[in-house]
Amino acid sequence: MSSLKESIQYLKGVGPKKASLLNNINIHTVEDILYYFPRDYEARKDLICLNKINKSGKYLIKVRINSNIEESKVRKGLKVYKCIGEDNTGKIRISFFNSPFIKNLFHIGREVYLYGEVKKSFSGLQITHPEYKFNETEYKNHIMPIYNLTRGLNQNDLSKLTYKVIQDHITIVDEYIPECIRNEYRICDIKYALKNIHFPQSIEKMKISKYRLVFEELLLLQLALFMVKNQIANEEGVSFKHKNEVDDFIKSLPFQLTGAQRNVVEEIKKDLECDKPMNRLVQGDVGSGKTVVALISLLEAVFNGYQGALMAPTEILAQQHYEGCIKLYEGLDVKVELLTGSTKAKKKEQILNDLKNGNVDIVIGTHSLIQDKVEFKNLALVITDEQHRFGVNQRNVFAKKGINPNILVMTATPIPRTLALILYGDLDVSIIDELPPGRKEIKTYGSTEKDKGKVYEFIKKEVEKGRQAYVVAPLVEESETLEINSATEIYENIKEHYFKDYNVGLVHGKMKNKDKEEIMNRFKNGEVHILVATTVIEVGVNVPNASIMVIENSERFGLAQLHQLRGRVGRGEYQSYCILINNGKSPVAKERVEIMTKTNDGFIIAEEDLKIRGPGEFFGTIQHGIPQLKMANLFRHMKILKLVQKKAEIIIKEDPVLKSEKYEGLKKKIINEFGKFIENISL
Ligand SMILES: Nc1ncnc2c1ncn2[C@@H]1O[C@H](COP(=O)(O)OP(=O)(O)OP(=O)(O)O)[C@@H](O)[C@H]1O
Repeated sequence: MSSLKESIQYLKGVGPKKASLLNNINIHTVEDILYYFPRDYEARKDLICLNKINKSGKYLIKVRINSNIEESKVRKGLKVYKCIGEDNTGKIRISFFNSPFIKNLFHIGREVYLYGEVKKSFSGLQITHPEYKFNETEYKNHIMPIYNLTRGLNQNDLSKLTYKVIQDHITIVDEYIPECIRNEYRICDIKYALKNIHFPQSIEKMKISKYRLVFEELLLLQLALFMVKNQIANEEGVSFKHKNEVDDFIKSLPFQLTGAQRNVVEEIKKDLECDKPMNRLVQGDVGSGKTVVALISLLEAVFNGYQGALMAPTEILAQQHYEGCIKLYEGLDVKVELLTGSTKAKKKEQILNDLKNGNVDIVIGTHSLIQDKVEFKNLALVITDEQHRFGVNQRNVFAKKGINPNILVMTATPIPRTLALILYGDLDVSIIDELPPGRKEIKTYGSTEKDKGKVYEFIKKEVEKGRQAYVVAPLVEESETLEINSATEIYENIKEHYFKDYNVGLVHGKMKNKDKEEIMNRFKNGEVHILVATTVIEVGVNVPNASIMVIENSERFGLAQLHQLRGRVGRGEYQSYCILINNGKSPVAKERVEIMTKTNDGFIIAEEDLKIRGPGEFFGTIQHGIPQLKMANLFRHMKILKLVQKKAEIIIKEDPVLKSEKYEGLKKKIINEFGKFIENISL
């Protein structure tokens, strides 16, 4: 009896060499082949007679071989095998590269179906390295799958193998979506879906199959996430008692909390009082005041006798949080330390000791906090800032340093609820949807290279009024070095030609931490008037006196990123401006500028970003720790995702661990597909 887990190596016609090629594209078992879906399809024309081919193009032909194979060596490593084929209307030259086995297959008189690019020239017809088949039934399908390949493997090989696997193994694929769900959502059964996703007899049938496979994949993922959430909810955690000292701290702040901040603080307080570990995501637009919410939460831990940790994505931000923390906690008996990659060895050792023996209450840092060496006495609250830079797994490594610690994740990247449920399905979500009072709308303008002189004049005027400006260098995704070069160029150019009488600073990712810190401090205290920066300043940097942001080559940034960058201004009482120097000609670049000039609302921008980028990477889902999806696309299939989420919620409410018989198949499949992922994200 064959099994879906059978290794492909033992399938007829595979062998170790082809198996290792297939392994390169993550195909190891029969099941993997069935679930290795085509990336596209090619609709094939009907069989054509040779004399009907009037111009070059892709054709399906049927010919008789009428010459022996002629082998010739073109150069080292390249041999060509040629022969002639004919039908009743004409002749065609056929050639293959590096395919010695052709000699055994193409004998004189044998009929063969060929599919490929036919060249028509004055010397006649020529087909090069075509697909070939000897059996007409294999060409019954005119819609042929196109798979992603790896070097050494061709479409012909893979589609042949898939065809054979479907023929031989489809009967042993068990249905795992219960009939009631299939009926409710009019979903076809799995055998039909697998057959027709690879070799559809019509576009309609392919669509029916695709719908099923998308639905299924999203359902499995959403159920997995809900199950994890339930599991966390059932774990024992540390429960805090709310302390009046925390209220006193809130009263001592230099500002009143906004209503939204108060609500979130209240939600967190409730979570912390409960004996289940908190697992909450706070989503707040740029500048909405998330940091203070983190600082309040950390105090709840400290006043209950526990330790807390706050992890930031960049050193600049960790440093800023540390400074803010020291300032706001002034007068409190709370020991805070900063631990980053560049903390000096001796200091580091001391902090590590103090964390272990409990002499430090709160540690703020970067990735260094998740290193093995860092041990805590009684870590009970972990706050990670900007979750999207970390991913679920890293968060969990960190979380494991405490006894089921409470987890708070902060993100400034607003995402629609549907996506939040998938990306953070294991978290509760709080939203800070109100900005501190007195903030003025950031006025945003699009500009071009040729008007840059005017833009710099405008900066000058603002600086003369006492404000400061950021000039962001173009993003160069492929190379940090190129990015730094262009930042340095801009820095030198504007320093020399436009702002001789002002202090211009430069900050980028490869600078020594000490230098970075120094320049940021000089910018914060107003000594540096204009700061040229790479995207290191993208997240979190808070200098309320800065009122202008110029983004060079804004077409290279995504909308969400532009919004983040723009959020570095408008953080104080002053009217702020953002100028996007757009040198891109594409309509998308123009559209982005238009959206940015129209709205300051991060939620609207996030939605627009989704629309523009469509299936593109709004966020890398891999970064989030979400397993890569084979068929579904979280953006393109938003409608199906909504349906699935409703259903998944109902299922989990009715049967939290899917123990009823009807869900047996689903559960098995979830463990099979997402077992590793579930293990990783369970705390
Ligand atoms: N309720 C409030 N009233 C007035 N100012 C506030 C309030 N809450 C926070 N602030 C101030 O607003 C500024 C932005 O706050 P914070 O840095 O916490 O924003 P954020 O949400 O972390 O933004 P980002 O995601 O851009 O980093 C800070 O200067 C902070 O002191």
